[in-house]
Amino acid sequence: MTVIHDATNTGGQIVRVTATYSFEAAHFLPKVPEGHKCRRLHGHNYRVDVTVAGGLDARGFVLDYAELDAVVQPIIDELDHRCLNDIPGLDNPTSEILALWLRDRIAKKAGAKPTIRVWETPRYLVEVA
Ligand SMILES: Nc1nc2c(c(=O)[nH]1)N=C([C@H](O)[C@H](O)COP(=O)(O)OP(=O)(O)OP(=O)(O)O)CN2
Ligand SMILES: [Zn+2]
Repeated sequence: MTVIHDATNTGGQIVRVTATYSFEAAHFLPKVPEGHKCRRLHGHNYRVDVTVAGGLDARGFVLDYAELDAVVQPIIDELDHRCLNDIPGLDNPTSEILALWLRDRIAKKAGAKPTIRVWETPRYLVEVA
């Protein structure tokens, strides 16, 4: 995944490309107080937005959507229909920690640090930029 970081061919404008992914997973939050409902195992339909920013390449792309999918979808597939607490690095899978985990995994694989938005429910959004 190659992204051009200078914006000379966009008149100085940084352009952002976002792809949305979804997965279903169970989790529990072991660090909330006894009696908190989120200490119990439960599930969410997660939505994840991944945003990459840059200038344009010779094709007029920040990057091809398919290049982004090739990096991100396999990572999302690791989470789908899992208990997130079982995944290394996600023993306390708050949305904040999940967003940081996703950003780190994508950065290690692709060398670019995208903005990550994790929607645990349709009303609650966590963003790491
Ligand atoms: N800052 C954060 N707060 C909370 C997180 C989090 O990751 N970061 N997570 C939770 C729980 O995972 C909880 O399941 C979130 O859902 P909830 O608050 O229950 O929202 P619902 O949409 O399920 O609300 P209902 O009214 O119960 O349908 C809590 N806080
Ligand atoms: Zn939850």
